[in-house]
Amino acid sequence: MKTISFNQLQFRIFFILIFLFSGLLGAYRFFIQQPQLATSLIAYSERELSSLKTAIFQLNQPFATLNYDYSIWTDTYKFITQDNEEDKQEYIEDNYLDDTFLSLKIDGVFIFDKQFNPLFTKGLNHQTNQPLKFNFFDLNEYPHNKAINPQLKNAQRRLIDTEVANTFGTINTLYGPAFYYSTEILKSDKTGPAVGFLVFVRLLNDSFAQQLSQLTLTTVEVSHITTPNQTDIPKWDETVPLTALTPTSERLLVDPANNPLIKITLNHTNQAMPSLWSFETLMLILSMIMLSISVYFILGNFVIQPVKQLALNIEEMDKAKAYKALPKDFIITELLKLSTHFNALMDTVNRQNALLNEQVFVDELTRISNRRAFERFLETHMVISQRQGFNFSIIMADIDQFKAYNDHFGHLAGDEAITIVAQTLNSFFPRKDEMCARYGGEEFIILFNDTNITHISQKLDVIINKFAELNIDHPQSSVASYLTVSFGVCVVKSQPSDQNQHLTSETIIDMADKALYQAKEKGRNQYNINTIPPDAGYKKSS
Ligand SMILES: Nc1nc2c(ncn2[C@@H]2O[C@H](COP(=O)(O)OP(=O)(O)OP(=O)(O)O)[C@@H](O)[C@H]2O)c(=O)[nH]1
Repeated sequence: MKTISFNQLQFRIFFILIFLFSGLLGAYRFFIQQPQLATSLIAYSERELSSLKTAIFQLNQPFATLNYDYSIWTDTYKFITQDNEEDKQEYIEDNYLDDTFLSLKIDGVFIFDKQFNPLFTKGLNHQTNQPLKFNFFDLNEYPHNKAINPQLKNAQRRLIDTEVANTFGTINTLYGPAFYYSTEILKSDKTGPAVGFLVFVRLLNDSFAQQLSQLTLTTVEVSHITTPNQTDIPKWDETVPLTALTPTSERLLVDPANNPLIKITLNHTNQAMPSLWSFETLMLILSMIMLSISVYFILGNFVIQPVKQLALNIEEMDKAKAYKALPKDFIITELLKLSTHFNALMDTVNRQNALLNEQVFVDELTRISNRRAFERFLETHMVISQRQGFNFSIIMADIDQFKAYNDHFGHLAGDEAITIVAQTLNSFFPRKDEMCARYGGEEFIILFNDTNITHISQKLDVIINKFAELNIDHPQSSVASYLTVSFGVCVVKSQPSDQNQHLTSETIIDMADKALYQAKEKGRNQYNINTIPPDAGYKKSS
């Protein structure tokens, strides 16, 4: 399986996280948040349209109330029903002075009898105080305006009182569009039939749009429609549900014949859906990136870096084939466990290795090195010697007439004697560059790091004397009354030429063996020395 490094893994996880997070965020915004937002923004826009309707009612409320009050009033009733011209004149003078127009904020008052005959008409621009001559009630010219008569069958009854016929709307005049309010004229107690109707007119002035804007808390624009066309724009009091978010909505004010007079354009507060990838979204993704980087560094510092260091330490150990305890300064419990248990495991392996080495290279009976250990040691020594020049001796040692000893004392006693001889010989060669090993049976082999014949002779004399001192009883020996040992030595001396370069360990051991044989021949309990090259040595018997 293809492996990847921690760095690669970190980068991949980092980018996968960013990709996933951005995708999830986008999906959440697109499928959940945006539809919810659209619904609430559309509802908000609908509320703004509803507030436009309320605003138009609200603007005309005082105007409507006054019209009603003046219509359901005995004085107005009497104005129509009585014949006294003086009283009529008094009624007009008392109630429809110029100041009345100003205080009522109206621009026209019209009293009609039941047949739509004007009994009193007066127009005055309440803002400019200019007299106005309205003619909208000339039904010959404007027959559709008959609808301002509240008593007509189709008159709308609204706003004030359902018992009293009245109608409200917009009408086109010589001075532009105006609101009108029209109520039938009754006695104050509302008894008896209506005798006519009273119409108040208020011109739509320039502040109309501003007033609507203030009341709806939006921006409202108003435009006069001079050439009325067929249009799909709903009327101001119609409720048409919005299907999508729109920047503006339009509503119409129409005349009594439903011809458009004024177009009201309401600019909605929420003009369009916020973008899918808004500033907040980008900030969220940026925060996610910052979070990922922080996690990346925290994990990197406390987990990944220590794991990498552990991997490196173990790799170095493997390359050097040498065990070194792993560090233990980890914050993460599992890493501390890993290093502690690895160290413990390696200690166990080392102990088992040492045990195995001992079993492989130590003689079981005598507890000194065995022949395998010696051969390995000699091979290494030979390599060094071939490089630096030969300067060592091989000594073969053999217990004299040991068969007779065994025969006399038994095999177990023989084992004990071999062990004593082995330990004694071994004690004379303690240096690291020397070795004494059991070569087989009752035979031993020694690598001695000295080629000085005198030194060798002195050493072997001391050893032979040591066995005399030990005085291991050997009644069957023809050499002495105690156990004796014979030695054959091969001294390998360094040569100026490369004469020794092809020398093998077998040759050297063979030379030592021959020297031993000669020592045996000569009567045992003595040593014999051969040299390589042959003329470099001499023979000596003790
Ligand atoms: N007890 C005991 N005896 C051993 C061991 N290994 C070899 N021997 C005995 O050592 C004796 C060696 O005898 P030989 O090779 O005939 O030589 P020798 O009797 O020592 O006579 P020379 O070497 O000529 O002095 C044999 O009897 C072997 O059985 C051992 O591990 N334990």
